[in-house]
Amino acid sequence: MDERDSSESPIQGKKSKSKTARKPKETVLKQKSPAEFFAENKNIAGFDNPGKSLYTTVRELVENALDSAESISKLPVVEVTIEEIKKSKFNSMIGLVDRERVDAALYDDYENEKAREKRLAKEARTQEIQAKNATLGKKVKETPASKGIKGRGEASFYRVTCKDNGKGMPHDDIPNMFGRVLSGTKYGLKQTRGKFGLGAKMALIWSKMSTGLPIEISSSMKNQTYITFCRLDIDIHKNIPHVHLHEKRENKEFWHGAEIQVVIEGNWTTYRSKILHYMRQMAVITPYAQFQFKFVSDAPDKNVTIRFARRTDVMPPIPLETKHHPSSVDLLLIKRLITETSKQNLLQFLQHEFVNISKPHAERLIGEMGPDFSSKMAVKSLTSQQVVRIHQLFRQAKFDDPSGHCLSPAGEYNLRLGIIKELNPDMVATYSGSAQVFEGHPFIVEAGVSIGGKDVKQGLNIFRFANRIPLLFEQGADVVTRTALKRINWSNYKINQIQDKIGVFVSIVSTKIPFKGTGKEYIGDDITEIASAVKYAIQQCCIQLKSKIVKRIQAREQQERKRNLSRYIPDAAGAVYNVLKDMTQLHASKKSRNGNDDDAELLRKVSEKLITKETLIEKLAKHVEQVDYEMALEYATHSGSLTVD
Ligand SMILES: Nc1ncnc2c1ncn2[C@@H]1O[C@H](COP(=O)(O)OP(=O)(O)OP(=O)(O)O)[C@@H](O)[C@H]1O
Repeated sequence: MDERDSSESPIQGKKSKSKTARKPKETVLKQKSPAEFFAENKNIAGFDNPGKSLYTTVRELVENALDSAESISKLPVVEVTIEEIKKSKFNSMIGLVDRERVDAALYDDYENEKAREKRLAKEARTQEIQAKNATLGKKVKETPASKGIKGRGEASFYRVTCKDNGKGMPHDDIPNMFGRVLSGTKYGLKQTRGKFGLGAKMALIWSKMSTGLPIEISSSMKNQTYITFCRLDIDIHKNIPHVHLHEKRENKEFWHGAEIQVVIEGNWTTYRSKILHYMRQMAVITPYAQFQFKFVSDAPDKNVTIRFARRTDVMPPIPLETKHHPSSVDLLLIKRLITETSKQNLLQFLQHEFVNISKPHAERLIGEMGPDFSSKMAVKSLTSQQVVRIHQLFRQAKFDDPSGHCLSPAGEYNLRLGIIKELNPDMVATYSGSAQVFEGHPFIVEAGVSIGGKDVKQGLNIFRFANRIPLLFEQGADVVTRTALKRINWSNYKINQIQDKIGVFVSIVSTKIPFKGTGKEYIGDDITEIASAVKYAIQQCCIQLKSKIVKRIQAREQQERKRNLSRYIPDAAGAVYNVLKDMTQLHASKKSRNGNDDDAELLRKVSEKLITKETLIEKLAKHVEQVDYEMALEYATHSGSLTVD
């Protein structure tokens, strides 16, 4: 027995005798549905606060739209609209009558007379100082717009709509796709933006939590004569869809794709720039898509319409579904594969349910498993112990690495196009690595490094992409940021990490992106294979840049030399001419004595003004020009911009 239990403290003693003594509550075993869990922990899915929730909702819908169009090899056309809904409009939407405040002091933003006077006086003082500074020609510091009265402020509501030209969804599947947490079509081993079967449901859960309004889905598949319209909401406790309306409507134009609409609480003011950055970076990594982004409100000056035009029709190949690599499977997965396989015997199972196991290889593996195993044994009859044996062998045996054929990287061409379009840099280098592997999953790292450009700050500007999704949050902990900051010695490549405007773009694709958390915000720095592939890819770009930079420095130095030489030509020519003139006079007196001189011809020309200071200037200038030309020729030949037969 714990000693503390037996010796009751005086305070405890007193307490236990008091009337208000609390009985320890009995522990009650409870269960939670996945929907309830995510509703209570929405931050882990990127729904931390209203602003971030608006951002994540846009993100989830856009990524689903792209996945959908790409799955049918259709060049994506995605339209996103965020419509601001004023409180009174929102109230009328839900049938709530607007009501004026009666008891003002009840509210969080209530300000008594004294506090109001104080605030107004402070604001007046600030304005006065600013006006004074302005008249004195001093730089006026931008002060944030008056915050006015303290308070949590009113909630802002937004209708988010995302329309695509993708595959659409089967009529009967829609309720589960949007109303059951952890249901999706992207659980297979394939490079997709979506993975968890969570995003769209989180948008719905957030709308349920903040506005109580359902989600609306219109969708049609190719050649379908009807459009499914579905309005639904989610039963959080049971994690099942609660369908309000599910009907088929006419589809005269044979439209295919999906249009999703949710009304949520959000904060456009604080997340405007993040949302626009996201759209811009998505356009960089998806230059074959056409995006239209609209923000619509009652205040026309706040409205935004941006079109990101398609810049290429070259679409990366569709990622392919692949099979598991033997070194990446665990016991549970092997058991599931056994349950699901259509193969009869162990040999067929090993050969067909995994990558990199050929028939002879499978036979050798079975031989290694021991006398209890045979090629012909029924795979479904394997005992638990036998499955463990297979697992142990898979962990220890050597297998070829999985190939990267199933992956679909953006491609150097697209990456370069995106960087040039986005930053308009002075220099850019790109690199596409070959497929590598971590924990049995293939991955490819592509990188781009740029110098200079518009809207680029001095130092490192990092752009990260995973399975072609821009990652905007948790930058500090990400493998790309850490590598660029800590493991690249920029000065080795003649790049100044502090002063140069450096753009670092890294795109990683894999059948499994090891995101930290379900929010898909960043990739940790703890996977050695990924960290070293990222470093290598950045270094390869830097090596390319270095030779460009060195050549540029040489060209600049040569220009400088030419400028210096040219600057001294008049002085040098003057000095030489004066010497020659003096020599002419000396020559005249010497000639009278010995009448013979090697320089006679030159001096004669000087005395007869056939050579003047101007002649010398002209000759020297020509010489500098000639030297410069030869050097330029040599530079161009070496840098490859001129070929000499
Ligand atoms: N615009 C769309 N077009 C076609 N199918 C869609 C669309 N949006 C959602 N879906 C379907 O609904 C499923 C669930 O989507 P949801 O966003 O919840 O999860 P996910 O995309 O599979 O994974 P993640 O949570 O990682 O985003 C998807 O797997 C997809 O099959």
